Amino acid sequence: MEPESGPPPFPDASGAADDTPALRLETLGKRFGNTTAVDRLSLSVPRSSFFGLVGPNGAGKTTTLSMAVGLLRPDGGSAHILGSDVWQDPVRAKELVGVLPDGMAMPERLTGRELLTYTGLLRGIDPGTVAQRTEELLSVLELTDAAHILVVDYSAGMRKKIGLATAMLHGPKLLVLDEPFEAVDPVSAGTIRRILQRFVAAGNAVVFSSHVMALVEQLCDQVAVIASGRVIAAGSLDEVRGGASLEDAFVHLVGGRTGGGEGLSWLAS
Ligand SMILES: Nc1ncnc2c1ncn2[C@@H]1O[C@H](COP(=O)(O)OP(=O)(O)OP(=O)(O)O)[C@@H](O)[C@H]1O
Repeated sequence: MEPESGPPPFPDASGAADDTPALRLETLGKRFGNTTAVDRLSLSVPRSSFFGLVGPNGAGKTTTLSMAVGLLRPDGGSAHILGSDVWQDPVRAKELVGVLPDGMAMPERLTGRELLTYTGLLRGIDPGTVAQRTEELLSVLELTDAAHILVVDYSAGMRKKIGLATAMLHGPKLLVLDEPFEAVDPVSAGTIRRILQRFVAAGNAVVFSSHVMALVEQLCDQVAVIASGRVIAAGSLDEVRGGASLEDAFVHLVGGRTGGGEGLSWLAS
């Protein structure tokens, strides 16, 4: 089945009347022992936006996204999804968001089809709708042939795709995806890109983290650069890259190091 064909699996969010951001983080903070992973971080993700979160290794992206969706309790600050407080009103907030965590733990002794069915029924969706959405997502994500295989036997890319399907099954209005394209082959990445673009075109928002600047540049209209747990630049793609490529802007913003030319002499001998 062509990804573009058939009815859109996502609800139309056009009924949303106000300009409440899809995601609003205010002074979020998290420490692990002596490490400040996230340092009073504030961020606003508009509706109908494709928002890229970039930053060096250890910058705090995963920690931020985990707190944003209620998977990790912050030491301070708040997170709101379309106005619902993630910690005060978790049931409503979690209805509105679909999450693909990094290295996510899934019930692995289920087949792909069973995992989607189980996720849908746990979400309280009626069985007929679950069955229909399950087959549609499996088809669109090119997982139908693997639907009967246990998730524990999936490749890394297949796990990303089935994780994405579980994130979308209940028809959220915001998708928060940690490294959704990592380990995904180019054909599947193209499919995922088109699905996400349709999702945003329908008035929804996507936030994703990535190290692939070209991908962020291609997909996102909004970008935030974080380093050492803080936002060091945020805004429209053009504002953040300021006439340069996003990669050059990123290296400039995070203080690019020129290491690699010296040391390791034993390796080059
Ligand atoms: N559970 C944890 N226990 C202790 N330290 C942690 C934990 N999770 C994250 N950290 C630390 O918090 C900081 C931020 O980590 P985080 O995983 O959020 O960064 P990241 O930007 O997602 O990195 P990467 O791009 O490498 O995935 C790092 O210094 C990391 O070592």
